[in-house]
Amino acid sequence: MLLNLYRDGVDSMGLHADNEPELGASPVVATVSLGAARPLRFRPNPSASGAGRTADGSRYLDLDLDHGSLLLTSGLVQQAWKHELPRRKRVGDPRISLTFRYICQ
Ligand SMILES: O=C(O)CCC(=O)C(=O)O
Ligand SMILES: [Fe+2]
Repeated sequence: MLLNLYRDGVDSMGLHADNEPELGASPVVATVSLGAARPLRFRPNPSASGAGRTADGSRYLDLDLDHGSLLLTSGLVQQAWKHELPRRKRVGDPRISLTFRYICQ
């Protein structure tokens, strides 16, 4: 389990995929959000040959992660998409995310 603390809306996380080898070919990641609501932004992974695509052709998809929410990603999500937590300068409250990753070994 990894814990991330965002002290306020200035703290952010850059674009990445949770695709470390120990997570296997289809990583399973569960994210519990506590505190300030922040969007998690998914962008299609250009190296995944169009596998990730938004329904309306926009360049990204925001999922609002509210206090107490659970987000589960599995299957091809980490191959087809990258994700980031953008800055939200107007957010003054902290947020904590707990991410649980299934380790295949
Ligand atoms: O804070 C979040 O919801 C995202 C965290 C994340 O992407 C990660 O820890 O890999
Ligand atoms: Fe991540």
